[in-house]
Amino acid sequence: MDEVDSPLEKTAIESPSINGSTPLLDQTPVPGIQRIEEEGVAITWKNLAVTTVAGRPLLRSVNGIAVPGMMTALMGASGAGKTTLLNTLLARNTKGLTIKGDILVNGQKIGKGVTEVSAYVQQEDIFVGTLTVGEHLYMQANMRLPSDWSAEEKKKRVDAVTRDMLLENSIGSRIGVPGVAKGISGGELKRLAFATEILADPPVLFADEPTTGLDSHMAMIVTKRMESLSGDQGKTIVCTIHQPASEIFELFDRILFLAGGRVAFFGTPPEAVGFFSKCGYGIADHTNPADHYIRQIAILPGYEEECKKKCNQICDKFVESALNTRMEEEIQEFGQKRPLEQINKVGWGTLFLMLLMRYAKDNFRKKSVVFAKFLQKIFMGIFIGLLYLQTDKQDQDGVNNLKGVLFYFCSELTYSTVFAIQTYMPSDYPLLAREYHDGVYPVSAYFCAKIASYLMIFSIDGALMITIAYWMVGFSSFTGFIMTVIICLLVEISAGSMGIAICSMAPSYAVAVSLTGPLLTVLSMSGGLFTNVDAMPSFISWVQYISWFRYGYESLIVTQFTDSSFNHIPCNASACYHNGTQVIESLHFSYSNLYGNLVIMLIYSVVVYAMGYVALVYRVLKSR
Ligand SMILES: Nc1ncnc2c1ncn2[C@@H]1O[C@H](COP(=O)(O)OP(=O)(O)OP(=O)(O)O)[C@@H](O)[C@H]1O
Repeated sequence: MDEVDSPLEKTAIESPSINGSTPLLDQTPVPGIQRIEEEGVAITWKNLAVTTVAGRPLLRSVNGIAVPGMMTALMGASGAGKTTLLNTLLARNTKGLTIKGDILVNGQKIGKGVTEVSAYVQQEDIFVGTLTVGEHLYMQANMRLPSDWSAEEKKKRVDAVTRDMLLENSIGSRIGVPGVAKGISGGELKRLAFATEILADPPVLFADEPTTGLDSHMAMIVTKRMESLSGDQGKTIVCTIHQPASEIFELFDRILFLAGGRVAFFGTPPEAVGFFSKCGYGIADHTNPADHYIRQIAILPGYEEECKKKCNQICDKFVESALNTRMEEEIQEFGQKRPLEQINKVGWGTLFLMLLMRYAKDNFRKKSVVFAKFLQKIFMGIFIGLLYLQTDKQDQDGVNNLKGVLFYFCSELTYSTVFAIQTYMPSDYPLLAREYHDGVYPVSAYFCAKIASYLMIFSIDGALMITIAYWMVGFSSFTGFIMTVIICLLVEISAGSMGIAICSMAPSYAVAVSLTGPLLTVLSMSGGLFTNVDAMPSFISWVQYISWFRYGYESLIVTQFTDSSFNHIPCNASACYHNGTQVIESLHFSYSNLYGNLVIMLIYSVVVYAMGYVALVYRVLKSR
């Protein structure tokens, strides 16, 4: 073990005189919060205890306070409980944990209602990368600012946050996806996350490690922006932060050090100097204060027992200190009941329209979607057209080929639709869950917008392919063409509903795809071409009734083979078709089912969408 890893080495530095530190371990009064904001929101937490199902304590009797106009940092070594504390304050990700103690927001116990008065900048920046910074902020402004604001007022607000977050030069740039599609820088992404969250001017802002992954310059810019939000705009800011540079550390108004789930220190950065000094862990000159303090309260490998003992000693000393007395007084003072203003909600229609705009732009800007859905369909239309070019309808082989063409229409529109949806939709989930829990929109607005955005693409492409292939293969009826387009559209809608429903239910892309493959095989096999619908064993023949292949194929066959061009088919063999009616009958299809099938496919899609919606709501609710 080298000396750097030894916790015992760290105790050697005792520098009580550093920066003229005050003797804080006695009960000498220390200066408290000078300015008590009339407005704004104060959060106090007292005797907070968080325990896992296995009984492991993650937070033990943690007290603290965050007030308007101040920036409070939650710090500590890895595993100290920073994220657990932040999550507990936010009432998020606490599944399976037992929480005791009081969290008061302006003196009121509001639980999950904290979302209504706060914004949360999470560690991972998630955006729709195909949008520009300006488009993203415009849509977010419409989803977060009250509906009764005029477009001009919303624009002014967007301009103000853009200025505040130094994003003016990036307004026209694509956001991008780190590591996938080039876009704005990491620092700009983080500032965009802040800009998004402060659009609605929430009184409280939580941030999880806002400087992680940024270079020191960017980290400083982001922290300075946070400082300005608290200092100039009176917001209450609480963030976790990982070993910040000295200059950043000094910017915080309050630091809460956690050690093994206990409070090791709560006070200003200069007060930390005096406190740790008094504990016997003074900081030497030219040392990064955050690094130094965190080392004192870290559990170092190989020294677990000594480190835990040392942490407990520091925590005990804090409990005895004047800093703790002051904190308890402030908790008492700011824990008094004061009014809380909720952030205004926006109407469902506006949320739907903004999400539709977002996903429609996203779909059309994804080259692979446009390529797969349009160029591929043009190609397939031409290919099928050439393969069966002007098929002879007065020929037994020609009739069989046309039966195949019609089934191919169902298959092509099914597979490409389901798999295109499954390629992209699962990646929406993290953003959906986040924005839902941030209170931006309900799942229903997302779900409907997503369906509508897909319908735009997954209808034009089918019509395109049919238009090309239909005439080339030799079908000639215009009414038949219109019917074929309508039937194929319904096949595509049914397939789309299944694709969306499976994505909504499945926890990942891999699960979605592995469910879909066999399911589509079952549905297509029972569609009427490969197996005669009347010849299926009775115990399995019900499968055809959950297959849109069956409804779609029957309708296509009936539409084409009732055309007069099939009135007489020459026949030289014993088993052959003499006319279109015989073709229909040979498949055990019926003209009387033609329109009923269309209605069934429509109802089928609505039912499958509804199942997907319920599953998605369940997953999203569970993810808080
Ligand atoms: N839901 C949970 N169930 C069981 N243990 C948990 C749960 N959440 C957190 N922990 C444990 O609690 C401890 C504190 O975790 P937490 O994420 O709060 O630490 P942290 O200080 O944020 O650390 P880091 O800086 O590494 O993120 C860790 O040992 C972690 O494994």
